[in-house]
Amino acid sequence: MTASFGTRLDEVFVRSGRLCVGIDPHRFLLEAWGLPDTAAGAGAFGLAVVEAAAGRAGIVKPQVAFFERFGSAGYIALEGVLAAARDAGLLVIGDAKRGEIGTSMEGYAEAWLTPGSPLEVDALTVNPYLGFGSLQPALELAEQHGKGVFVLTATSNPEGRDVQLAEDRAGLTVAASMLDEIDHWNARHHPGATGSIGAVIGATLRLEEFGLTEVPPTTTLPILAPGFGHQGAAVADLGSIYGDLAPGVIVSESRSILAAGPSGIADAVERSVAAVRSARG
Ligand SMILES: O=C(O)c1cc(=O)[nH]c(=O)n1[C@@H]1O[C@H](COP(=O)(O)O)[C@@H](O)[C@H]1O
Repeated sequence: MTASFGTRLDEVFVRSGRLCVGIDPHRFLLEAWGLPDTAAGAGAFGLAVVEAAAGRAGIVKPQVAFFERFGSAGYIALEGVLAAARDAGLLVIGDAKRGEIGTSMEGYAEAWLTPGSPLEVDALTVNPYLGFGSLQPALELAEQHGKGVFVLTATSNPEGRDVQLAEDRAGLTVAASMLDEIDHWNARHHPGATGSIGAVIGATLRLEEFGLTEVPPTTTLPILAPGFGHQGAAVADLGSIYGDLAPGVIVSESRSILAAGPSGIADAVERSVAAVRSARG
């Protein structure tokens, strides 16, 4: 039987810690790394980040947008990076933030979460703002194949508040109702264990403001936590930012590590892994 994503995540936390290195080949970074602003440049960048992360960190998160810029050539480069990362034993979170309805959602889920697919990842970020129920095909496929799904819940960008702080009929914020739905799903599918469906909650925000402390989870939820480093949140504050959710937190950092350049990235990964480890005590 395939191990669930939650079980695999638990193992990664023990083996390699909870840092996730973002693979975001921004134009300015390609230039700083002496690489061309092309699909080949993005691919070389991604492979170099994978090499630096392998054996030092446990998780990487390629940002699909920076590969999609180059159309089909970018996707070929991305496929190479995904395969290299998975071959290196890294857990791969595809950051594509997909959101669709019905069979179209099913199509995206098949693309990213089916074993053997060219774009296969271990987990995918998804956008629930077509309704949490619209994600069902992705959640089901993930459970079937031991994959994970990270649902945008409270995002690190200030504009997110317009949608995520709105209150539903029960008086819960939209963000809190997403967290509640995720917890219910996990409680049904993995009672007493770490769930396979996680929430994206930015480290730059206060959980209370988003009403997230009003729906205490009954399971250990994987939390993808961007916003550390470049966006301003400090890893040392992990415990105070996430409170009861801290045990499931994956600390995601892109620019703050990638800015170290090709000669400094391995050391930068090691420093970040150590900082996360000491923050967790
Ligand atoms: O899903 C994400 O990873 C994500 C969610 C969010 O709320 N905020 C956020 O910054 N991200 C992503 O996390 C990465 C952040 O990069 P840095 O700010 O350079 O660490 C980018 O790839 C963003 O798209």
